[in-house]
Amino acid sequence: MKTFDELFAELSERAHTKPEGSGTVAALEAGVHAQGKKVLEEAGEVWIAAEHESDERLSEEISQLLYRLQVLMLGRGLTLDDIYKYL
Ligand SMILES: N=c1c2ncn([C@@H]3O[C@H](COP(=O)(O)OP(=O)(O)OP(=O)(O)O)[C@@H](O)[C@H]3O)c2ncn1[C@@H]1O[C@H](COP(=O)(O)O)[C@@H](O)[C@H]1O
Repeated sequence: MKTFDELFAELSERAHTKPEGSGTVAALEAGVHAQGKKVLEEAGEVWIAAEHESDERLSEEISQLLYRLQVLMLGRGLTLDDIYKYL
C-alpha cells in the first residue's frame, strides 16, 4: 500500500533512472498525447465502474486513473506542488 505522494516519488525515480521493464518508463517515452489518451481511457473506466461495478473494481480503476494522471504530470514536468497549490 502507498500514498499518492509515495507513488509520485516512485514514478519520479523511475523517470530518472529508467530501469529496464518499467511500464512507467515506456509510458513516459510514448509522449504526452499517449499519456493523455490513457487518462481519458481510465476516466471512462472509472465512470463505468461507478455505475455498474463493485466498490473493489471502482477502487482499482480509481487507482489506475491516479497512476495515469501522475504519468501525465511527469510527462509534462509538473510536480506535486504545482497541483497542490490549487487544492
Ligand atoms: N500503480 C500503478 C499502475 N496503475 C496502472 N498501471 C498500468 O496500467 C495498466 C492498466 O491500465 P490499461 O488500461 O493501460 O491496461 P489494461 O490492460 O486495459 O487494464 P485494465 O484497465 O483492463 O485493468 C496496468 O496493467 C499497468 O500496466 C500501473 N503501473 C504501475 N503502477 C505502479 O507504478 C510503480 C512503477 O511501476 P513500473 O514503472 O511498471 O515499474 C509501481 O509501484 C506500480 O505498482
